[in-house]
Amino acid sequence: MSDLPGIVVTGVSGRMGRMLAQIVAESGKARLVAGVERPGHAWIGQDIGVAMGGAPLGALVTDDPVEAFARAQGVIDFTAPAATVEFAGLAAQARAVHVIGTTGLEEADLEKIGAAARHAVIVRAGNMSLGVNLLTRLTRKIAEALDEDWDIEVVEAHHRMKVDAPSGTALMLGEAAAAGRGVSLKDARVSGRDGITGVRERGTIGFSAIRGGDIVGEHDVIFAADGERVILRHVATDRAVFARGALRAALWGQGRKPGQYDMIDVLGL
Ligand SMILES: NC(=O)c1ccc[n+]([C@@H]2O[C@H](COP(=O)([O-])OP(=O)(O)OC[C@H]3O[C@@H](n4cnc5c(N)ncnc54)[C@H](O)[C@@H]3O)[C@@H](O)[C@H]2O)c1
Ligand SMILES: O=C(O)C1=N[C@H](C(=O)O)CCC1
Repeated sequence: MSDLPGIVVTGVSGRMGRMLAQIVAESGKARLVAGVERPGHAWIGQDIGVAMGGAPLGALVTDDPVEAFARAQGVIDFTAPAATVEFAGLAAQARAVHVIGTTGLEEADLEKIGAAARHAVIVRAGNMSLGVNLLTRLTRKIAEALDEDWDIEVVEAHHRMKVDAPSGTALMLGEAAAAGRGVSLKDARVSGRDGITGVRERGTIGFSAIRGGDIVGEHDVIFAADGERVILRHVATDRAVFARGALRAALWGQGRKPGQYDMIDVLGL
């Protein structure tokens, strides 16, 4: 067996899970140890590659995260909030680096993840791509430079199967804008206007979500003033950008002090 870090991909049959399994297996930097799926899932017991309709990858799909995590140094998790909270505790027990891409996490979920991070390394980001994390930096810088004469709106578009809104990325961008402006996003946030909304309240940060087709992920941060606009845009056309970022995070986390990190830490931005 090689001494490359062993990685478990949770939610391995999902859109991101499949992409992650392929990228980890082909990386030459890590070993694909197992894929985790829900009990009763049709893929349980199969080789991951075969289940995906391709060549064997030499790692099986299991519904036993405890056993799988015990054989791994990293867990890459793009699933759903309840699963991610459970996996955070289990990954911490196994002292495996837990990379969390799952979005739609509530405050209570984040508290539990924070507790797990006292014992192990957790890297969490609503978007793992280099481009979006760079955009986050730029958003903060521009928001620092502009006053409230500039209205800030975040517009995002995703595929029809996405279940949460605003997207994790939109919230990251909104947090960056709020930090640049020196306000709390909780106070400034306005989502999904409809009906007689009244005029726009000065200083708010607006969010709009589009859902349709197979859109991978598109985000605009609009700074709109009288007579001019600045628009920052990121367009993802391939989920590989998220998967490559997640693998990079799992490798970066090896040997680090327990705690919560994000992709800005990983990428050194
Ligand atoms: N941070 C990022 O860069 C990034 C990028 C893409 C997607 N995402 C997020 O990742 C998550 C997944 O996205 P997706 O498009 O792959 O969704 P998906 O629905 O295609 O896949 C989710 C998978 O998780 C599995 N799952 C759910 N609960 C489980 C459990 N308890 N045990 C084992 N497996 C379980 C499901 O069976 C499914 O296979 C979403 O929250 C999405 O917003 C984040
Ligand atoms: O496909 C998704 O779901 C995505 N989720 C992340 C988000 O919520 O921002 C990243 C982009 C794709």
